[in-house]
Amino acid sequence: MTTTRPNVLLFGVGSIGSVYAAILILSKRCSVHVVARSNYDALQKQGLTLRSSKFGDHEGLRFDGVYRTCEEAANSGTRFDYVVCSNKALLDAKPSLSDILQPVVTDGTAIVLLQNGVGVEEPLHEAFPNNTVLSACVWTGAKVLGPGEAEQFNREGLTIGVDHAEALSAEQEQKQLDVFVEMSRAGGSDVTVCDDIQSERWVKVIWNACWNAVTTATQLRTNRFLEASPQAMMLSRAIMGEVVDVARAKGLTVPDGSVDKLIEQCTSVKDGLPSSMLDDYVAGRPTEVEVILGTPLREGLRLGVPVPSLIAMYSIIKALDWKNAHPEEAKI
Ligand SMILES: NC(=O)C1=CN([C@@H]2O[C@H](COP(=O)(O)OP(=O)(O)OC[C@H]3O[C@@H](n4cnc5c(N)ncnc54)[C@H](OP(=O)(O)O)[C@@H]3O)[C@@H](O)[C@H]2O)C=CC1
Ligand SMILES: CC(C)(CO)C(=O)C(=O)O
Repeated sequence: MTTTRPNVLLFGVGSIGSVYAAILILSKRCSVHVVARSNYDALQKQGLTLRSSKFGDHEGLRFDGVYRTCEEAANSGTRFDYVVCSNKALLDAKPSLSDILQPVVTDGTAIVLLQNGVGVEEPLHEAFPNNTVLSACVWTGAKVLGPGEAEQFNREGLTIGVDHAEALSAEQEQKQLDVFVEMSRAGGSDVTVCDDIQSERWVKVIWNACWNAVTTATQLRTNRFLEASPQAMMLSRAIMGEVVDVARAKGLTVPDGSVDKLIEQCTSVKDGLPSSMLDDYVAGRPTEVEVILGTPLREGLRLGVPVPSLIAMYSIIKALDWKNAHPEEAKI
């Protein structure tokens, strides 16, 4: 740690980045810097506005630094104790997240992942073998209302743990985790520290692999998809079951009854749910298909676990991504 007041840099100030930037500013325990793209001007001029049932409404929250790129952040001369990834997890994006973060990850920087999906940590460990990686599951709902303005709704919870780096001592990683947890709690986040964050992430991805994929493939909310045929529930259970099998084959812990619980959590929502993957597809943005379906599928194939439903859903979502990226060639 370079100072008693850590420097935190958030990469990406969309829905989740806005919520956690606000939490960290409200904590008053750290200096908060951001790398922003489409909302750079708004954040620079007016600061951040968060509307939240849990944290209240805050207008004009100010940052210690707003930058257009990681190079610009590094050139400010600030050394960052934490670099928080609050962008979408796009494993096949070029340049890669690791390449983009190179200028701001220096000796002692801890990288914090606030992203959905699995397999996000490996490329970062490869690129930054001597840096701590803290991995988190974010349990909240958030959306962007306009440039520099976001809304947080439903509950807010952060389940976070160390994704151990071979070259580092567990003690060093734990210290960096403790400070991040303390700052987040001081800002009002409901933090749960977890010794087995990979199991947590895989349990969360059971949900996303199923509901995000079927809503995007059909462009329907979950209730409409499930009403359309009795086979829809069979497919949903098959997708979830395959993710559970792959996670267990990896030696991870998935509690018995997880699939039933996740089905019930979805079907109990009267009007059903859309998904972030569907939103991304409709907006013409690349989806998080690789971390939500690609990693479970590849791990299944590697471990000899049958994953026919994951292959089907992955290939459909990849085709939809391709369609968005090649509108001319996609015409029928
Ligand atoms: N939203 C939610 O309710 C939840 C989201 N999550 C997960 O959180 C993660 C973040 O999602 P979410 O906040 O919804 O995504 P958003 O699309 O709302 O925000 C992502 C932000 O990252 C910015 N960004 C991407 N690339 C760059 C770049 N090169 N330079 C600067 N900024 C960049 C985007 O900028 P620009 O505006 O220019 O595109 C955007 O502001 C995802 O993994 C998601 O699955 C998890 C739980 C709930
Ligand atoms: C917001 C929620 C829970 C809805 O499916 C989700 O995880 C997603 O869309 O990615």
